[in-house]
Amino acid sequence: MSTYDPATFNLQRSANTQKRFAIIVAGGSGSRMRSAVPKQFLLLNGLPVLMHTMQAFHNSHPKPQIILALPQNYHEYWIQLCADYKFALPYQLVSGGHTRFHSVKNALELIPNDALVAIHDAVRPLISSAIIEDAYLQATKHGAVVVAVKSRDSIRQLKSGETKSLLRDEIYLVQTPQTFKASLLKEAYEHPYQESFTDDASVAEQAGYAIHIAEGSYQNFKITFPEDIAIAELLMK
Ligand SMILES: Nc1ccn([C@@H]2O[C@H](COP(=O)(O)OP(=O)(O)OP(=O)(O)O)[C@@H](O)[C@H]2O)c(=O)n1
Ligand SMILES: C[C@](O)(CO)[C@H](O)COP(=O)(O)O
Repeated sequence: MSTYDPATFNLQRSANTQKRFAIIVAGGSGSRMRSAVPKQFLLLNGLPVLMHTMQAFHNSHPKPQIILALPQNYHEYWIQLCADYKFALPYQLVSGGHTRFHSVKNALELIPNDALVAIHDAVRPLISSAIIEDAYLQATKHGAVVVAVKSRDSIRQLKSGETKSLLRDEIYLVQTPQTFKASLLKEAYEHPYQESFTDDASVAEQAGYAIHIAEGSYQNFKITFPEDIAIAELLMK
């Protein structure tokens, strides 16, 4: 039996009425995949990886407005791919940037301050609606949220030639979506680019914001290396 909790109800109502955006970052070249076209276009069970990812966000409730960041020189290729696969869900297209940071920054220009925004790697196609929806909900409450999983292995740090075991319960492996109040993220992205930025949370953290962790999933892995396509296909069965 579920009980009525007014605080949760109000939070959920506020999260559901706030305008939602999803930035799908697909501006990379996929150098580690070493494929003929960037990995976001490779076929996964007969459909390009990027289409699976966009469909996952389109299927979540309430549907976010999708902004896709894609290298300028692949816009025509992508539009042809959409025609070939009869892929017709609504989205806005922007140019990818030199780094992931610059791709996100381009897309943020289309987002109003009073929205919620999720940033998601195009190459994490196994994301579930439940995780997407929970991330938006948590962002309403905490402002800056990353989904992450705990390490399944023991953790050891190598520093100055010596190794030391770390408490694995204190270590999280960060995934996407990374979801924010848009005003917070847009402000963070006004700060200058640093090479140490690997994700949106590191940009927000550098700007002084606390980052909340929400439960991710081991299936929500990033397609990075050649063997990852076969693994993703197995997990989708
Ligand atoms: N200039 C860039 C670089 C990366 N990304 C996106 O950020 C996500 C995570 O990056 P990663 O897996 O590193 O993708 P690539 O940069 O494409 O791969 P690699 O590092 O192997 O070249 C991907 O969806 C990628 O398309 C982006 O939007 N713009
Ligand atoms: C954003 C990210 O996917 C979170 O795990 C990750 O930081 C991207 O890193 P990469 O160096 O681009 O693979």
